[in-house]
Amino acid sequence: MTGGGHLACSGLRASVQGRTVFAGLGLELGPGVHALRGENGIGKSTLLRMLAGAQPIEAGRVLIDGIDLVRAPGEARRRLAYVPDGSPVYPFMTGEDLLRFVAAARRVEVGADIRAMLGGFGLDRHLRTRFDALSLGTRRKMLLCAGWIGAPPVLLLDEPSNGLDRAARDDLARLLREAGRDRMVLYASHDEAFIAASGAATIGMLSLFGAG
Ligand SMILES: Nc1ncnc2c1ncn2[C@@H]1O[C@H](COP(=O)(O)OP(=O)(O)OP(=O)(O)O)[C@@H](O)[C@H]1O
Repeated sequence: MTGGGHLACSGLRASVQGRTVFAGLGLELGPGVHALRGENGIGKSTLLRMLAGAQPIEAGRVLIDGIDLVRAPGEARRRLAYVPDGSPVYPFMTGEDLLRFVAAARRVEVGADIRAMLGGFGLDRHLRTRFDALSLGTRRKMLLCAGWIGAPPVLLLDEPSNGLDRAARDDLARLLREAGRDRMVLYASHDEAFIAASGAATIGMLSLFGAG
């Protein structure tokens, strides 16, 4: 997929068990790598889930390349990938199942670029193992590869370097830098060395409150 790489949201509100996590949150980003920072519990994961359409929007709107995530969820979500933080989303699937599933949803093949990414992460020998039998770092690598399928213009990642070995972290930092040339990458992280290596501009979560 080419073109695009724009994300905008305004007036976003999130609450958990009646307590407001954030309200009036606004953000507008174009192509490039952006790292979302802020203390534990401030709402980074919540925001990423909302921007990805993985959590209902209580108030406000999200536009993915100008497409409203609530009004046209299918079209908007085809333009984005979301890599969550570590959870075994598909325990019954193998890595190969997951890749085929995501490729079908994006109406593309699992291409040579993804096969190269799998090889770089050393995942070839894990492709036929069920997700719940994989180590956390291996699951993370598999989800990252799935996120790259079809080169969606908007990439959202939650703590992507967590649990990765040194070589994989370096590899991922390079992949993010490359993606940021023509796509919008936003990820949450506490890993300062990784943020620097990925060439990300940092965004303080607090600065977004009441910003739109
Ligand atoms: N399942 C849940 N039950 C109760 N409260 C929750 C739940 N999930 C999140 N919260 C609350 O929502 C708020 C935002 O959490 P979130 O995980 O988005 O923060 P975060 O900035 O990503 O934190 P971290 O840096 O620790 O990953 C927190 O105050 C947390 O206590």
